[in-house]
Order: sequence, then C-alpha cells, then structure tokens
Amino acid sequence: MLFHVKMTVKLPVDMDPAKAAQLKADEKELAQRLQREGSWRHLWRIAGHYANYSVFDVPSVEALHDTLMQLPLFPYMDIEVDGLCRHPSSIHSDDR
Ligand SMILES: O=C(O)CC1=CCC(=O)O1
Repeated sequence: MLFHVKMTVKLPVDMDPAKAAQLKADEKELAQRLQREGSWRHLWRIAGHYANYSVFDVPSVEALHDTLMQLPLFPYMDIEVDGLCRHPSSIHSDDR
C-alpha cells in the first residue's frame, strides 16, 4: 500500500542543540535504512519549509503507523497522511 505523508518538523526553540543534532542524525540513519529496504520510497524537502513530502510503501495502515511512531523526530512532527491508489488514467504499468 502506498501512502503520501507530509511531515512538518517543529523542534522546540529552546531544545538543547546537541539533543537536536542527535535526533536529526538518528532520524537520518533510520530514514536511509528504510529507503534502502524499500519502504520509504520517496523523500523530498518542501522548498522553504522544515518539512518533507514522502511516499511509503508498506503492507498496511498499521505498518505505516508503526513506522512513523518509531521515527526519532516523531514527537516533534506534525504528520498528515493520504492513502494512494492507482489513477485510471495513469500510463505506468506498476506503482513506481
Ligand atoms: O528533515 C525532515 O524533513 C525530517 C526528516 C525525515 C527523514 C529525515 O532524515 O529527516
């Protein structure tokens, strides 16, 4: 199942810079592992915002929820999710 996810990062302005740097490093490590494994299909910065648009390919809504919950930045993000399905006019033979 494909999901379009918007993540907006909202770190507290008074967060210890070392803690913020560690969270970002941990987030990057997990995000890159999930990309290599194939479940985090796309990761795009939204220009001008501390936010991203991502596409996840996971077996279920529960799997998406579990994945998002384990992100180190999860407590500091607003997350919006849209489920995706094939458009009848799409010319692509698979969902990539
Ligand atoms: O910077 C972001 O948009 C949050 C984030 C997601 C994966 C990552 O490495 O950072």
